[in-house]
Amino acid sequence: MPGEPGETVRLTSLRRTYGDGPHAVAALAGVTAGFAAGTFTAVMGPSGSGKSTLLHCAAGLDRPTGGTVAIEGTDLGALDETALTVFRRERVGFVFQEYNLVSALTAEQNVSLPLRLSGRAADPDRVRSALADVGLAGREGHRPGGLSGGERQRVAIARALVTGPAVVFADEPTGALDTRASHGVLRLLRGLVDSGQTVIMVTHDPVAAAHADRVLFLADGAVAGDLAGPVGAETVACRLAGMAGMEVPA
Ligand SMILES: Nc1ncnc2c1ncn2[C@@H]1O[C@H](COP(=O)(O)OP(=O)(O)OP(=O)(O)O)[C@@H](O)[C@H]1O
Repeated sequence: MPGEPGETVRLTSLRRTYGDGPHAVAALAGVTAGFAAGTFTAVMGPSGSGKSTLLHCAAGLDRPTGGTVAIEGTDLGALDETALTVFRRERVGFVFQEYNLVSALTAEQNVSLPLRLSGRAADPDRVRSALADVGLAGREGHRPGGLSGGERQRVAIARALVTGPAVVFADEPTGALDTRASHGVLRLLRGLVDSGQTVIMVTHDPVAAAHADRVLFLADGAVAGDLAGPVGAETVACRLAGMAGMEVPA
């Protein structure tokens, strides 16, 4: 289904099975969810609940076994590999826990990569402005090895944003950062959403989820809860503890 008005991403009956026969694992067992434009969603759930699989399928990095993903009304399943690659480059940003920067390239060169790959001129002003937007003006010539973890993640976020994507997917973007750097990255993501960007983030951290507008909980590959925010970190932690079968204080 193409999606509801005002929704940037729509997942319909999304399934992803790994392997077949008796050893098949249903990582996603039929997830239906919509993500409104300009909103920040945290996806949470126990280890193995399907969070990364959901993000990878929704971003067009992995093909679902069943169901559909629509981004801005485009059904990703209807695209062949080449068209999907082009669509992803143009309309989707992805931020990884381990940054995935090219160590031999400067910050500026890393950020210009998506533009170069899509055959567009890597306008230096545009690249510098993307770096300035994440608080890294003046660091254009630094290589990842000369930047802190938080700064590297900011470069990765600038790289995800430089094409002006419809949606940014972030898989544990603060998972490798200390508390202070995490806070900076979360405030940055929050600010992007407040300026209209749609962000969908997988996290284990209730404090990170508290920056989102909504928390979508997964368990065993299915939606197990959907809290509209702002949702406090304590509420999120209690919900997670409940899902893990731990005793939750009244
Ligand atoms: N490539 C794969 N081959 C086989 N099984 C897989 C593969 N990738 C994931 N799985 C299985 O699918 C299920 C969901 O995995 P997924 O990584 O999406 O969960 P997750 O919620 O992101 O977990 P975590 O919080 O530990 O990162 C798990 O049972 C996992 O073992």
